[in-house]
Amino acid sequence: MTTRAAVIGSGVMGHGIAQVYAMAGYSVSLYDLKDELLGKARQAIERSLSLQVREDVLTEQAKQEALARITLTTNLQEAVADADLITEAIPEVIDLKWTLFEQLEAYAKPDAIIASNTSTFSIGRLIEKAKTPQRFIITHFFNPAQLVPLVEIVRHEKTSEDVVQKTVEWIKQIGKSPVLLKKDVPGFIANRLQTALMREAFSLLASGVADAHEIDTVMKDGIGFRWAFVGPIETADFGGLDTWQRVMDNLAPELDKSEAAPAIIRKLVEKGDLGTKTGAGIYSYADTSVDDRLQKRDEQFLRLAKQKREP
Ligand SMILES: NC(=O)c1ccc[n+]([C@@H]2O[C@H](COP(=O)([O-])OP(=O)(O)OC[C@H]3O[C@@H](n4cnc5c(N)ncnc54)[C@H](O)[C@@H]3O)[C@@H](O)[C@H]2O)c1
Repeated sequence: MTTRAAVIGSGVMGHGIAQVYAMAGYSVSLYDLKDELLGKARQAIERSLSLQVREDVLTEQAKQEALARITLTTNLQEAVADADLITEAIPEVIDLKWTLFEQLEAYAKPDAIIASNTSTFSIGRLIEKAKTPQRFIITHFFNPAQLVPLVEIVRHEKTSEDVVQKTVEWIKQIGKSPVLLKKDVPGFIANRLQTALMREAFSLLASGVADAHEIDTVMKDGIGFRWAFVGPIETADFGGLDTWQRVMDNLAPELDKSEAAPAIIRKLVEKGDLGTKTGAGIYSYADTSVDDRLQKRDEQFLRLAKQKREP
């Protein structure tokens, strides 16, 4: 029987998640507040599927079939009425999420799984007002959701075992790499690791050790190159734990320990320079087409994803 999925919110994350479900053979209802937003989401999905055809990941026929599995709607009740699983990807505002969950509990089938794509709220906070907490879980996809393999899964003690098991299975079935956390901590695992690294990167930039391009090159051509295939804990084993004990004892006292966003970021945000979305950030994007840059990024991610699938 075909799994029926509903994705609520068709923005940066929602359209990519809907694409992943459609490619896995699920029928998908993609909901948003306005037709115009859904039109943009469909265009983005079509562009991404076309890239997969060009890169020989998908046939033209599979692309058309995936597109045909996606229904766009601005009617929430219709979107979720038959859904077996519902993924919420609306803005990170707790009152919006609570209002939506109340509606989902009223409209969805009683056994439908409700999964949130939140990046910062704990599952405990999300289900504070839920009448049926046993069916709520977090499935945290990464941007671009259609290309990055990882999905972090966070459960609550009230989430039923059956929902946890089904969620892990479903994430595997759609070709993603599930990691089920044993504890609910802010930022889960990935954003904690990423924030620790970015804190140090901006500290190096602020103290004039290197400019942004050099710091990014160190990551892309050095540490990041290895990290796609060897994690930080494996790196310690491979390098020798005695060596890493010395490295960490010597370097840990030298590292940045600030507890807020770096001043460089704060100043640029005050000026309205937000990065690619305004044409300037740490780098300037005045002469660059952001769409071209994103297209290039997606091509590179797609090739890496192919490489990672090889034994
Ligand atoms: N952007 C990322 O890199 C990223 C990564 C991982 C997780 N997340 C999380 O995913 C969720 C969605 O983020 P996004 O970046 O896709 O946001 P976004 O702003 O790009 O998209 C949200 C969409 O939800 C729609 N929407 C549907 N129902 C709504 C309602 N009731 N109220 C308001 N808007 C409604 C909006 O119109 C909008 O199109 C957030 O919880 C975010 O924290 C984002």
